[in-house]
Parts: sequence; C-alpha cells; structure tokens
Amino acid sequence: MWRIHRKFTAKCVRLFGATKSVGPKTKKLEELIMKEVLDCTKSIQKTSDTETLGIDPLSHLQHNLGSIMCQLVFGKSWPKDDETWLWLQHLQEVGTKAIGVAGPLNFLPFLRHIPKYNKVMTFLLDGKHKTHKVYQKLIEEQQAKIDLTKPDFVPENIIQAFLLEMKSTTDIEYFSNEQFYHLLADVFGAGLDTTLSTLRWYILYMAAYPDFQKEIQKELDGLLHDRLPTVEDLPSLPITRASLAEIQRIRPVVPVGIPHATTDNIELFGFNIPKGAMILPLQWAIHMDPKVWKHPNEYNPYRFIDEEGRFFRPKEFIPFQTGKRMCIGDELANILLFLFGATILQKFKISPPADSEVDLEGEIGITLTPKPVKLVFTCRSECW
Ligand code: HEM
Repeated sequence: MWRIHRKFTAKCVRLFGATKSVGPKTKKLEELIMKEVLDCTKSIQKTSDTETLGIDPLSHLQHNLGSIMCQLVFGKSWPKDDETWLWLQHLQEVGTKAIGVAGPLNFLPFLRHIPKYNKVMTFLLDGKHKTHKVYQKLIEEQQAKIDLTKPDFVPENIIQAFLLEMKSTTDIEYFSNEQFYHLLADVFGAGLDTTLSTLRWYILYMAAYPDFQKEIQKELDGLLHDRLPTVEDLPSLPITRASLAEIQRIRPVVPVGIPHATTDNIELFGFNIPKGAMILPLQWAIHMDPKVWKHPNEYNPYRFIDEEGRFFRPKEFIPFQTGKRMCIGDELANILLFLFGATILQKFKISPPADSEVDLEGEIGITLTPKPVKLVFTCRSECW
C-alpha cells in the first residue's frame, strides 16, 4: 500500500513543479507561492504597525503557508477568518501536539485505558471523522469542476489526481474513498506543520543572531537589489541557503524521527533486532553529534560553506531523513523555505522587543515547535 501511495504522491509533487531543475511548472508554482509570501509580509507589516511591542508571526505564516498547501492538495484556499479554515488549522495545531502525547501508545497499547490517553485518542478519532466529512465536500467540489474523460486532462491538485487514478486504476483497494481521505490528511499534515515550524525557528534564530541576519541581508541585497527572490537565485545565495540548512540541523522539526519497523530479524553492530521491532531514527542524535559538528548547540551557517565559499551538504545532514521512506516533499519544502525566508529577511529587520531575550527552547509534539513569541519586524526600506 505505502509504496503505491508514495509513488502516486511523489508524481503529484513533481507535476506541481517541485523539482531540482526549473521549468515552466516550477515558475507557475513560484507564482502561487510568491502571491502568498507577499500577502504574508504585508500582514506582518500591518500588524507590526499597530503592535509596537512586537508580534507573533505564527498566524500569518500559518495562513499563507497553509493556503499554498490547501491549493496544492485540495484545489482551494479560504479567507483568513473562514470557519472551516480556522477549524482545520486548530485541528492541525492541537492534533500535532496530541499525536506526540499519544506516542507511547505505539509501544504500550494498554495505556489507552488510562483516562489521559483515552481522552487524547478520542479527540484524535473525533477530529479524523469530522475532517473526513470536510474532505468529502472538497472532493465533490473538485469533481464538479473537472472532466476526467478529456484525453488531455492534467490534474492541478492532489484531489484531481486521485480522482483520475480512481477512474483508471485496477487497484481499487489502494484508491478507495477511505484511502483518499487518509492520503489528503497525510500530505496536508506532512507538508504544513514541518515547513511552518522550520520557518518559525528561522525567524526566531534570525532575531537571536543579528550578525548572521545582517550578513544574509547583505548577500540578498547584493544580488537582488530591489527585486524579489526567484527559485533560480538559490544557487547564487550560498549564505542564505546555508542559514536555512543550519536551522534544519539545529532545530530538526521531527527530532525523534518517524517510527519504522523491521521487516525481518537482523543483526546491527552486534545487536540482535527482532522482526517487527519499532525503530526510531533519532535525527537529533545525528544532527547534534559533537564528533561531526563542532559546538553543535551553536547556530553557525558556515558549517554548510566550503573553502571556496560555496554551499555544501555534509552527509550527516538529513532533515528529510534518508532511505526508502525519505520525505517526498523535500524539493517543495526547500522552495517554500527559501522564498518565504529570503523575502521576509529582504523586507524586515527582525529583533526581540527591547530588554528581552529570545527563547530558543521548543515544545515537542510529533514536531519540535518554538514557544509563542513576540518579535519586532522593522521595515528595512521602502518595501512595498
Ligand atoms: C521542512 C519541511 C519538511 C521536513 C523537515 C520534512 C521531513 C520529513 C521526514 C523526517 C519524514 C519521515 C521520513 C521517514 O519516515 O524516514 C517525512 C515524510 C514525508 N513527508 Fe516530509 N518534510 C517536510 C516537508 C514536506 C512537504 C512540503 C511535503 C508535501 C508534499 C511532505 C510530504 C511528506 C510525505 C508524504 C512523507 C511520507 C513519506 C513516506 O512515508 O514514504 N513533507 N518528511
């Protein structure tokens, strides 16, 4: 099952233009992303004008990053104050924390009888049923818009692609309604929470490390002058790229990895691991290993810059994990992080409010997220 769904979703992501080489589809994706990036920076500026003691950019980032994921997955997005959208965001936020709390149930299923875990599971299952009802409506909306019998039909979002697959596949069990709902939830969840948390960490670290912030802004100004960043700019901006990589090293959003299981008995480094054992690939241990990274707790983008000043990736850097189940959204994530991160730094100086320090400790659910924060966003020039 997972192989077929993985192949299907990876194909969709490529179809949306999230690839290493930049073609017309990537430019279309860039256009969609930049529209939301600019809406986001405008909202940050607007709220900053009224809140002189600083703002938490979370709601703006969540709305605009979420709108991109919604368009790619569901084929539509909602206004900021729409009830369905607010509910989906709330469920995503609280659900991610709840999945973290429910984690021990993977190892000790009997815990579900304890009220604390029972409550969390009831919340998660209730949320799942309600979300599936919303998804059904979204599927019907897309169904009404498209004609799958047209030979030149090209899907524009995951719902349309799944409907096309349902029509043409012989593997009906893999493309059933139930699987449809789960796939939509998985891609939306996997894509939004991870990129959102990474961007929040990035903004926070920029406030905590003003000298690096200035250096990145100097690099951006030197190449872009007054124009906005594009995906083609990425290779010419090694410090910016390294600063984004370093945030993914020091604050990996899935620090304990996603649980996997052995398919057979194996021996690894003298340890016997039985078939069916749960394996947690501890990303944190790899990204914080002092044998690989000097002073691992220090934020230092220069770990990703070689002697010639070019960006390079040490093999121990695995923010998207590695192997057969590696993230399939890595290219999309890199494009999102770069366009959001570079534009925000181009437009704002980010700093903590006067007489306060930046809290770099996080909160752990299934992902590692920053705590609520207030930051001051000062327009760097005549931005708009
Ligand atoms: C900074 C952003 C992101 C990070 C750090 C991240 C990280 C990860 C990690 C660590 C995994 C687990 C790999 C494993 O099980 O070994 C994963 C899986 C996955 N990611 Fe991402 N991800 C990001 C963005 C995205 C985006 C934008 C999408 C949207 C398409 C996405 C879709 C997926 C999917 C579908 C899987 C499951 C793959 C499978 O089970 O075979 N991710 N991601």
